[in-house]
Amino acid sequence: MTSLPPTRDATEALRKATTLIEALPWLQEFHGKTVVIKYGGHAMTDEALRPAFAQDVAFLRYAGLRPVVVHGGGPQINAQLDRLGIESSFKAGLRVTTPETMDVVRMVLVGQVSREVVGMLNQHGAFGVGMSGEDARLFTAERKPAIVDGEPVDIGQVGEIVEVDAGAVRSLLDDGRIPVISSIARGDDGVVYNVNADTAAGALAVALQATKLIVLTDVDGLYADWPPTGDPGGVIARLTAAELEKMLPDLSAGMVPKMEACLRAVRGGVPQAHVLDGRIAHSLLLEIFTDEGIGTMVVPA
Ligand SMILES: Nc1ncnc2c1ncn2[C@@H]1O[C@H](COP(=O)(O)OP(=O)(O)O)[C@@H](O)[C@H]1O
Ligand SMILES: CC(=O)N[C@@H](CCC(=O)OP(=O)(O)O)C(=O)O
Repeated sequence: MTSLPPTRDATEALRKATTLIEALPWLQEFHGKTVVIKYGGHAMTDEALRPAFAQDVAFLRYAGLRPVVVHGGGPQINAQLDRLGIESSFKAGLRVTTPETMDVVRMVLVGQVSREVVGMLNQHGAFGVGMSGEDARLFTAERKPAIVDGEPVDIGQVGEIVEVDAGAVRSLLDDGRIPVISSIARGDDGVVYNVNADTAAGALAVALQATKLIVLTDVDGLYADWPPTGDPGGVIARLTAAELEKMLPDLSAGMVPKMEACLRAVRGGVPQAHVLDGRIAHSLLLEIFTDEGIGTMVVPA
């Protein structure tokens, strides 16, 4: 014979069921939809949070969405350059990339970070497949100077994506896989380029006509004032493409490629682009499946 659970357990069970039911309309809305997730190098530095990220992405896949991960790796590249005694600097948020630096960037992103993300995802099923932007001509890039004080400055093998052939990514998605993309691209000039991962995620979201672009980083969203003033309402919850375009010239380094990627995405037909705090466990699920949403959301108008 089993007895009824005590009232406290019943309340807890109801709370859990309510959370699941809250997800129902979102499960219906997003079933079969593509979501591009930029997993930032800073967001992945916390060991304890990495399994939660992998669980969230696997959850999306099991819930019937089509997640695509574009990973970063700035801090991991810095660590390897330090080990090798190679100096590195950034201009307008982009790494100055000599041929020697490029070798390290490619090795770390494709050979190390991608492998780790794929390995984490595959603990939950045979889903993760790594792809460099060079594979199947996913990304074609052209040399891109940094704009410093309104002037173009050469920063070496840094590329801007000029063409996306997402056919191989679509095939993987159709096969039920989770593509894990490294932001390296080849140019028609035969040169291999270092592409900022936010930029790559934005371009891919447009090519796939994703339902959402989600950028996971190490801050709780876009602050109206940076550094933050301590105002609890400092994070902008929602802004339009036009509002974001006005803010862009005043943004500081780390946020520039992220917000440019969000702008490119929504202007290119992606209905929503988000910047979320990857330091909060399960922030992806909270954003997609709860009524409140979190972080900063950019919408076309
Ligand atoms: N207006 C702003 N709002 C939020 N963060 C900002 C802002 N301006 C600059 N930042 C900085 O941008 C950083 C995120 O960019 P970055 O370090 O390149 O992260 P990632 O490795 O995730 O790409 C934040 O940690 C913060 O220091
Ligand atoms: C051109 C450029 O800056 N490329 C980046 C690529 C990695 C990246 O974007 O990583 P995060 O998302 O972790 O910053 C770099 O070399 O660091």
